Amino acid sequence: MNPNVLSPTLDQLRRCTVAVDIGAARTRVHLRGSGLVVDEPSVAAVDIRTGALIAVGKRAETMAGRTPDHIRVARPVAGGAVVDVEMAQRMLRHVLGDKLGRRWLRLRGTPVMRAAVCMPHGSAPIARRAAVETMYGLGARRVEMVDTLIAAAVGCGLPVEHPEATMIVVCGAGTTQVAVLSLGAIVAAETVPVGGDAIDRAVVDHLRSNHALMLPSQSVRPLHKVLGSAESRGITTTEVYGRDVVSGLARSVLVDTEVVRNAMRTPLNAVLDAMTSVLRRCAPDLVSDLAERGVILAGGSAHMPGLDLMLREATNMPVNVAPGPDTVAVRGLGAMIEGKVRPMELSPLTA
Ligand SMILES: Nc1ncnc2c1ncn2[C@@H]1O[C@H](COP(=O)(O)OP(=O)(O)OP(=O)(O)O)[C@@H](O)[C@H]1O
Repeated sequence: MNPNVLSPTLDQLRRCTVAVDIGAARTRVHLRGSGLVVDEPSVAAVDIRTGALIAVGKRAETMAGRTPDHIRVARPVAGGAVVDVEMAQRMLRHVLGDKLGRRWLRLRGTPVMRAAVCMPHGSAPIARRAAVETMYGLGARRVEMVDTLIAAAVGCGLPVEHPEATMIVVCGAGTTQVAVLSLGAIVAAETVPVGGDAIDRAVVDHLRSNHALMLPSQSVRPLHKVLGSAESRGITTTEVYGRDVVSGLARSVLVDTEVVRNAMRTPLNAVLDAMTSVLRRCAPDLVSDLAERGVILAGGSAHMPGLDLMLREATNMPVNVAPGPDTVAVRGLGAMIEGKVRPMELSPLTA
């Protein structure tokens, strides 16, 4: 598959009954005629003594870090690819339950379901193979793969079929994808293995090494809020509660907000490098369109307070967060399988 083109045609996608986005953080499924039926953490908990599945999705996620030795909490997707096909199939089968209904049907033993799957831009053949295997195991007869950036642009309602350029940044949990699109195609794009998880890790690592404080995972988001909100820009210090690295006892520290913000900016440098590299590969006319129209920020990490502001300050371009940024890709893919996307007509002119 050429990573620069949407390989299946809209006709092929219209024959699909299910659109799937299996991400490192969340799995989302859109069923034709029913809409978004699954939006769950990509997590499964297994009893390693019996191999039995104990929980999937949200319930399995709450078990992480709290399980006895015989229960393993698995994340079958990492770095934009299914890394444990069998676990991904079991997880999907459970989160889907009987939602697929008659779509599971086999005709004389042959599966009839067609599935459309989002794939991160430029993903390796092995990653595509793993996605196909996962869907075959669920009973799909055919799997169409769509570049996440195209699906996300459609999901954002971007006018990709116009000759003016549009830049989209999809910041997920483990990866960030950047593209400039024009006339329905990707002009230049890049994927970097950095997402919201790396930004969270940077904050946790900063507090551990500079304040000897272990931050519980559920405290990272409230801290983002304090650091990222526009009102907090004037606040220079904030109190953070956690556990002392040495004594293990609960304690709090007063941290300099600007220093923590700088720690968050370090992983963001990779995203900024990707944005500049994509811009460098675009013609000057397209770049000047972008300076006016700005960048659309999507993916779950677009919810992070202040991320848009950080990107705006670093690029000097307007940055707008897409509505419902975390589900744009599956919504775009859903619109394609529902036949709501019109084909782009670029027919030759007659003299
Ligand atoms: N309100 C929020 N504040 C801060 N971060 C958030 C918020 N909501 C989601 N995130 C972050 O968004 C990321 C998940 O985004 P998304 O659901 O797009 O990931 P994904 O598609 O599963 O991942 P990937 O595209 O890397 O496979 C996580 O890192 C999560 O911490």
